[in-house]
Amino acid sequence: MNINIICFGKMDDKNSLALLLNYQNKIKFYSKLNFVELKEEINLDLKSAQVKNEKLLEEKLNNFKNTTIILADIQGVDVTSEQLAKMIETNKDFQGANLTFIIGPSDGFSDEFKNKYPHKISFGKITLPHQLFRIILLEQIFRSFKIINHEKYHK
Ligand SMILES: C[S@@+](CC[C@H](N)C(=O)[O-])C[C@H]1O[C@@H](n2cnc3c(N)ncnc32)[C@H](O)[C@@H]1O
Repeated sequence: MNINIICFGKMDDKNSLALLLNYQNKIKFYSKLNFVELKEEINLDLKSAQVKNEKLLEEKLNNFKNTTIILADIQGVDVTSEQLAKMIETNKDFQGANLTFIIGPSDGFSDEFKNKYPHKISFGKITLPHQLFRIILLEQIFRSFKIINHEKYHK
């Protein structure tokens, strides 16, 4: 299976980038991983920034066929690590299937945009910075593969 992660902005902090790359490399042992960083619009009022970011994302999504899209959304369904592992495991049984996780920009997405996507997951009701969220998501994907394969991993 392929896992796509689409997010906004470049990770410029060296230590965070090292951590991100570390998890990317670990996940590649289990799955193809395609990491896409879109240019984030920040110098506009909230509504205009959201419109631009959402348009850019939807253009990008046209290139992703045969994929289940999962939006990371604070208001989404709270998932445990085991539930996330189940989602990944269920998906990998379909030949050629892939999962696309979307992490919003710092301004988040509009409700109209979010309503287009039925699969929304939350890692709790706290607001995490989008750059930190990508590291947490990668760690949870790696943890999922450990769970799926019944491999030992620290608790
Ligand atoms: C800084 S947050 C955006 C905050 C914005 N006010 C909102 O409510 O969406 C940037 C992105 O990180 C992701 N994110 C942050 N915290 C999250 C959480 N607890 N659960 C799921 N996604 C989260 C979401 O994709 C969000 O769009």
